[in-house]
Amino acid sequence: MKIAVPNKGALSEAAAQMLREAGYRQRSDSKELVLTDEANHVEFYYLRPRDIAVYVGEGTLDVGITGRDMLLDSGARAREVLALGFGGTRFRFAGPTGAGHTVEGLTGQRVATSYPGLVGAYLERQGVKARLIKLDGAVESAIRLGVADVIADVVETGRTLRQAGMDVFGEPIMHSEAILIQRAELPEPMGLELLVRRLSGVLVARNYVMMDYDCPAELVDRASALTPGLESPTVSPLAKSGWVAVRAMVRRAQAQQVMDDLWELGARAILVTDIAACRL
Ligand SMILES: Nc1ncnc2c1ncn2[C@@H]1O[C@H](COP(=O)(O)OP(=O)(O)OP(=O)(O)O)[C@@H](O)[C@H]1O
Ligand SMILES: O=P(O)(O)OC[C@H]1O[C@H](OP(=O)(O)OP(=O)(O)O)[C@H](O)[C@@H]1O
Ligand SMILES: [Mg+2]
Repeated sequence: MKIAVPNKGALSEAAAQMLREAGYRQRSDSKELVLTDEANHVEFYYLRPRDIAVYVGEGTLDVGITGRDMLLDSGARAREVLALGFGGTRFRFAGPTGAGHTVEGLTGQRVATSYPGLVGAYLERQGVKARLIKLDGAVESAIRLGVADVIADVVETGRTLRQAGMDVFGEPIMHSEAILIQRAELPEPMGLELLVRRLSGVLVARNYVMMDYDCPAELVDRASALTPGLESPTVSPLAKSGWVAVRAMVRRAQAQQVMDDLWELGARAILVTDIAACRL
């Protein structure tokens, strides 16, 4: 299987890290263009994230990692297989602070963007006829330099917009994150199922922790309701009579609250450990 991976930019390091955690070899030199992982029978091709949808859409490469916004912008015949949980951004309109722009009011205005496919399709759905000014990057400067009235761009923290004296307006055009893509109509390439299972394992290991605790046997139903696990918690007897040990997976983001609630209920020896890897 041939897998395309962003070679630089916002998604590159996190994509390589996720593949490493999934057990694949990754390049150590950022100038390497191709890397063969013989043990796993895959080849990694390091490409610009914007081009990855094109290669996968044309069927030259089997699967790839890119941004959802870039896939939509490209119009390539590729589809999303799995959301990868990193590289999260919103795609937004923005204009000078206080200028009072609205999306409906964009007819006849100039909109600078590096994502004309994405923005054009959105404006058409809204019935707004604006003029798109296609730029390669640094679109925040387009208004000050007089080539556009508003911009439409990727927003992560919002720092770039604030520094440029701009505010977002309208609803987000889309929510993006890094995704795994494959060609739209082709049958699943050999090995894709394994790749998806491995990447899903990384996502679970990142998003869940293992929680262990002891609790009086008569409270086990109420405690289990707080920690239902994915299917059901493991309950084992303890040497101390009348007590049981419970083990369940818990969402990492909720772990502190769940521990507080278990403690209030009467559970003790509540331990949280990381999950290094898993197949569910
Ligand atoms: N802080 C961020 N800034 C820009 N894009 C981000 C950020 N975080 C995640 N992304 C995502 O990364 C992708 C853009 O990647 P990248 O910035 O590497 O491409 P590019 O803008 O074409 O390249 P470059 O910035 O090197 O010219 C998009 O899918 C975007 O949603
Ligand atoms: O909301 P923020 O956290 O500030 O991040 C968003 C900014 O980062 C990206 O620029 P990038 O560094 O990719 O440069 P580019 O505009 O040349 O693509 C994007 O185009 C925004 O300008
Ligand atoms: Mg960029």
